[in-house]
Amino acid sequence: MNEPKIACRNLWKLYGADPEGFLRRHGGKPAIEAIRAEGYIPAVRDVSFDVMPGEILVVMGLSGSGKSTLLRCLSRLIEPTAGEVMFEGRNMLAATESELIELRRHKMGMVFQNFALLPHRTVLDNVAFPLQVRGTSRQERESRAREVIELVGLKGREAYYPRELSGGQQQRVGIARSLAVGPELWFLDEPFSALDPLIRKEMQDEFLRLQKVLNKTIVFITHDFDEAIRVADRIAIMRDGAVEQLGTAEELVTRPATPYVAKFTQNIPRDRLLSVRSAMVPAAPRKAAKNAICVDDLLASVARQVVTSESPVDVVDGEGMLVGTLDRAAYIDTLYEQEPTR
Ligand SMILES: Nc1ncnc2c1ncn2[C@@H]1O[C@H](COP(=O)(O)OP(=O)(O)OP(=O)(O)O)[C@@H](O)[C@H]1O
Repeated sequence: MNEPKIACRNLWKLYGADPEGFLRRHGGKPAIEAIRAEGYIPAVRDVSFDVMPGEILVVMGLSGSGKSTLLRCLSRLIEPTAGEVMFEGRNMLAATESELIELRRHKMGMVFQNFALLPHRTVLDNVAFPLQVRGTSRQERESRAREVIELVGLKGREAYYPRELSGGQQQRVGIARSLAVGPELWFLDEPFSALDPLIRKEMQDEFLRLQKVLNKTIVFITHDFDEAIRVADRIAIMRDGAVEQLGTAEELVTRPATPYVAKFTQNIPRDRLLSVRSAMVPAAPRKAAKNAICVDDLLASVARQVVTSESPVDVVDGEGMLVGTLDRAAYIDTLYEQEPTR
């Protein structure tokens, strides 16, 4: 089993007069009612998870639920009140300030929604800036900057200033800059939220293309469920600082752990998320029909075949073995969240 790239255990961040003392008085695990009653703000509340190498974990939740604070606690830009953060098995909370700076400069990249580009520097100089801070020679940093500028599709714009670029292009510069140092762990805090919907979709495609090449470990905050579904391997839903549920989008929709998660996920377009697996009924082994559908097909992709078929359609696994059948009624019930009538 691989070691997680980053992990946290029982992580807390409370704002208020004496958060450490308050936690101690409550045995390290105060109830939300006690936190509120004593006037503390539960920004991060007893959060534990692992993010594996190459995984994209999306953090979602309403405004104020603690997403940004959690992200900043993971990189120790904010000091947690209690708990553990491990980066490649190393205890981040025991690291000295200079070790932290080294880690952030060499191993972690961060992209925020407001781009934060330097207005009086060209694209090339903006992208090369973190390498300059690191003390890399001009020749080396410019050659590396040109490489990542090409990677994000901005070749030819090296000499432009930020004001001469569109919002989407500026965000690409922000992404290129965070990639210049070759981070292994990438923190993205609503990186595309300032962009209009079409450009946003383009940037998501670009991001997924980059991730295929780079295979980074990523913690990605978004408000937008469509975005989460497109980019996430797993999604954590936060509420009042706590993670209510962490799982694949399909798990959150089909097996919500709490009524809150059910409500949060109720408007997701199910046909582009759920697979045939979620709707079929198991079948006894026999030879599958020629026109069988695959258990991992998305419901949207088999709509016509299932809905126009008078009889249940056979479902096979990756090896072509029959695993179940799917009929029109079950298909519709799954999409529209009806109790099965069968
Ligand atoms: N420095 C601070 N002092 C006191 N309270 C804070 C501080 N920073 C954050 N908070 C509170 O902690 C809670 C979590 O804030 P956080 O910014 O992490 O939420 P978020 O989910 O990222 O919100 P958004 O989606 O609006 O960015 C909020 O109630 C916020 O008001």
